[in-house]
Amino acid sequence: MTDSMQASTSAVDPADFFAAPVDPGSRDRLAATGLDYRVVDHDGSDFAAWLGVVGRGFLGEERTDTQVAAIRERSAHRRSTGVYDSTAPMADAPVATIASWIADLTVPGGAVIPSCAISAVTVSPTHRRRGIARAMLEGELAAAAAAGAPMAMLTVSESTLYGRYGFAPAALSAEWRIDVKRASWIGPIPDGRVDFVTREQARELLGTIHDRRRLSTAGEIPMQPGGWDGYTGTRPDAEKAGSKRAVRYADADGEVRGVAVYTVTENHDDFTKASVHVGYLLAETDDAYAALWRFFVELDLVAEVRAGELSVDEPLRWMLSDQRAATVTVMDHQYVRILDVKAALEARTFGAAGEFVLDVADPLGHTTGRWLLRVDGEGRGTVSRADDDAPAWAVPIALGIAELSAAYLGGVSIATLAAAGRVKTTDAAAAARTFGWHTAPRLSFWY
Ligand SMILES: CC(=O)SCCNC(=O)CCNC(=O)[C@H](O)C(C)(C)COP(=O)(O)OP(=O)(O)OC[C@H]1O[C@@H](n2cnc3c(N)ncnc32)[C@H](O)[C@@H]1OP(=O)(O)O
Repeated sequence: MTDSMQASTSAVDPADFFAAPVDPGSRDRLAATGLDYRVVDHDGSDFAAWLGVVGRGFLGEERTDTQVAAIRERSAHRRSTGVYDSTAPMADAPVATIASWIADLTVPGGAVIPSCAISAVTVSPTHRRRGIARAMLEGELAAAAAAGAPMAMLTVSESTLYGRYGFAPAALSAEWRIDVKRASWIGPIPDGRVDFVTREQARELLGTIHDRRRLSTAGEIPMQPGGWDGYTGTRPDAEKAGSKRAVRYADADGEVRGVAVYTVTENHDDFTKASVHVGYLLAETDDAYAALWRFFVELDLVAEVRAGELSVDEPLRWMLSDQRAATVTVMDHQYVRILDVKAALEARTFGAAGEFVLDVADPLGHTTGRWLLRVDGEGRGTVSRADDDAPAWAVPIALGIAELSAAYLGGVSIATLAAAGRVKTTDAAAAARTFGWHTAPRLSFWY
């Protein structure tokens, strides 16, 4: 446990998970093939080799000692695990890696649930396609379930990898390209003011405002230590830090309600057609949102504004005179995987009352079974095992845990999943009303 590890709001203690041994089932499976699956001592000499293998797995360059020291410091909350092959010439370097930690996931209604975030999954090309990744993923999920985490989550390099373990994309993300010569601003013009701030000031504002803002958007999680430094270029080893600019919005009372960081790429062929990349725009009020986006849409000498990891339902669309000035590309982004149906469903708020019998199929067995979900008029759900005397009027829904996870944050309608043949139910409209949510889920960064 380190200072950077924040206390969770729920019963799962991140420190207990951090200190937990690897799952014995996966350890034994890998041991039977001569491999050693073990947690890496974060402060020990193994960590640098582990990190080097992660970098190589994602096709990166070797890191310098300074970079390793910086990453070691900011990743102290992550449980790093490796698979070792003692017969390999570099036996102190793992042949596979995975990292995980407990983080609060915001769910519809504004509650948070402790979820096992998984990252840094790599298997060396020399050891691929012999089941090592499967053993690690099953092991992490078993360890998370044993620690009491009702959910696991990840962002992915390839969208084909994780459905087999019960994950599904539950919050999509949108990348925007705006032809700002074509779009003019028709949104509100708030009373407050936009001002430039230093990168250090922007980093502080991002941290403070995101900690409040994330609680109103399902799908968000806390930024990891050092994460905002990445956006603002304030890491000691940051490349091209000077290219980052930052502005903030303060309302008419002087309260700072938003901040944005961006970079500009000049166009040497045409000085009036620079492009701007909005690295992160964070607004906790509608006014801050409008003022900051207006700042970008109305920049002089700029032809294109780009931004990624936005919501699939941005108010910005309705603030542009010409909606076709924006090209929006939607992609899968935040994947979640329910590990505990009762804890997960009882944590969220639902869109409408109803009673359902969920017949859940789970390839790993964590959630398999029939579950009775009763949602009251306030959108609060209670879940129990559905035995044979479940009320006759309860709507049956048969689905896999990946489909339940996909619908959990309200990002896809059960009716859509039914139309896609992914869910079977007698009343897709009722299920869609109950599982729906009024705001699209969003995760605003990668982890
Ligand atoms: C959360 C994250 O960190 S996302 C990052 C994922 N990592 C990367 O993209 C780095 C580069 N890739 C790799 O390191 C490896 O190829 C990995 C981790 C993707 C796969 O590791 P392997 O040990 O080869 O996988 P393993 O043999 O356990 O295969 C597990 C299953 O995934 C499937 N699979 C493996 N790689 C891929 C792939 N690239 N695309 C689609 N399916 C795949 C296998 O067919 C197998 O399916 P099955 O068990 O249902 O029959």
